[in-house]
Amino acid sequence: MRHILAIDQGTTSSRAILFDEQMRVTASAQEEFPQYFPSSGWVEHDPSDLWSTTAATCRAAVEKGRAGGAEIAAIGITNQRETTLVWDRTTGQPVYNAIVWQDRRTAEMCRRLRDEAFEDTVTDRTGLLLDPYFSATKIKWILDNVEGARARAEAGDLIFGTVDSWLVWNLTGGRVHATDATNAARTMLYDIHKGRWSTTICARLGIPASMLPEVHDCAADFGDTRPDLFGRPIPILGIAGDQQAAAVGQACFQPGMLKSTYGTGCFALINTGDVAVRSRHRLLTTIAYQLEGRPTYALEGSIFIAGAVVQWLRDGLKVIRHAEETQGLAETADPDQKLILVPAFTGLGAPYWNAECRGAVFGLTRASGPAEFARAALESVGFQTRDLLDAMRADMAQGMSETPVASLRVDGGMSHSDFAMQFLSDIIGAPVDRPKVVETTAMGAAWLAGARAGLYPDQAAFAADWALDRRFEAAMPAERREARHAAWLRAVTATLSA
Ligand SMILES: Nc1ncnc2c1ncn2[C@@H]1O[C@H](COP(=O)(O)OP(=O)(O)O)[C@@H](O)[C@H]1O
Ligand SMILES: O=P(O)(O)OC[C@H](O)CO
Repeated sequence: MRHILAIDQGTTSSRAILFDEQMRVTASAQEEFPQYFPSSGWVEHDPSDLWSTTAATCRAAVEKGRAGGAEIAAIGITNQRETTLVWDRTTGQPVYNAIVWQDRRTAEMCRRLRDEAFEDTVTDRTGLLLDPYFSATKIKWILDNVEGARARAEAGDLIFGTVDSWLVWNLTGGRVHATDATNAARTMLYDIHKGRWSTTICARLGIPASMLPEVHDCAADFGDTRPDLFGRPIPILGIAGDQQAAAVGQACFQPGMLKSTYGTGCFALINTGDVAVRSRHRLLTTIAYQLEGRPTYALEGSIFIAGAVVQWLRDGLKVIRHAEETQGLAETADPDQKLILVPAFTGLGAPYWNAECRGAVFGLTRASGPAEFARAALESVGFQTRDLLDAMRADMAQGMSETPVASLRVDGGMSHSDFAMQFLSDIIGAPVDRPKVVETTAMGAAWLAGARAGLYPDQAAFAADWALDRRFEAAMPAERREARHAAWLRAVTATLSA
């Protein structure tokens, strides 16, 4: 039986998942790897960990699959985005650790570039904000700070890649230096309108064009794996950044379709079709996917703390031992208490983009306990999503004629929480749809590769197969919804000014 191997290289772990011809998961493997925090606000990964955990989990999944008669027809890759690697074109040796998307070391560099009125140029071309989150200033930091790196880069000896490129390079034995349009769109170097690297931004940051990978569609030929890795060469036929892969896995193929992934953080994407809507509310414009040379655009809102607030209840406050316990606690919380938790543990992401503010709790009484904290934690994720959707609705109204579809597709670990999903529906005032398969990220990567391999159905048939597990309907009266949201906004304002 022909299978597709999906690689999901995430921020804290690498996973390999096998999908059969019916797109059912038949085998999987997962490995965590160390996080390095060399200085305050710095986050690094060892490039060899990213590769070795990917190779090991792929081998494990392939072996499990082969025991059941699976033959791997193709590989699809999805990955943590923006994380930046620079390595030697000849030896394959990285010159520095991978600088992770969460890393803030280039905040000052970004501030100077903003002071020089460079942000408009960046937003015009890339759809992004001038923020350390994206790859460009991380590459510049490496060239400026690693001894000899700039000279080697200018001589054409060093190359850059996001994690997908690093994996393709290693999978193909150093033969292919490529990426896909969704990953390119997160570098802050890629002109998402013209579909090519921006010479203006590269020149301003001193990044030689020779460092940059070739950019392909999401379903394309990215080369064959080294024969020794899996016993025979396997074609790599799909790549997408993880949040974009989730949008694909959720079959958000029509303008106005919207998904939100609740893992450690939360990333919401709304399909805007062939219109690259420029946000007036500090959302990002990005490429949702690119097929047959045609980009489909999206607006994206990124929240840094979603499931992480539940981890904090467990590891910081130690009021729960397992994430699922938040459900029972929240259900027993005192309805008269109005605890609001603003989980700005590392500042606030979209639409506020404030890196300096820190978290706050409002409405404490002597009776506030674990149940009220659990409820406030789960609700904080709904409130933050509401802010994103309000920004999206306003941008969509200005930028395009189609009205957004009035439901939100959810996935990721925290979407298992019925309480959080019901509150989400209540506070956004729209239905929340949880699919049967919440492995949407890997599924998206598998579909891209499998469709290209001729194994999986086309876009329309794949979309028709999307199956609902549960729909959460908004039950909160509108007046109460708006009062609660207004209280949240007051709490955010106080947090931002504290
Ligand atoms: N039943 C649950 N209730 C609330 N939060 C949950 C539940 N299950 C998982 N989570 C949260 O979801 C997150 C894990 O989701 P996952 O999609 O695996 O994240 P990531 O890919 O970012 O590691 C954790 O932060 C965890 O606290
Ligand atoms: O690795 P994840 O799932 O936390 O996703 C990270 C995002 O791609 C960052 O933009």
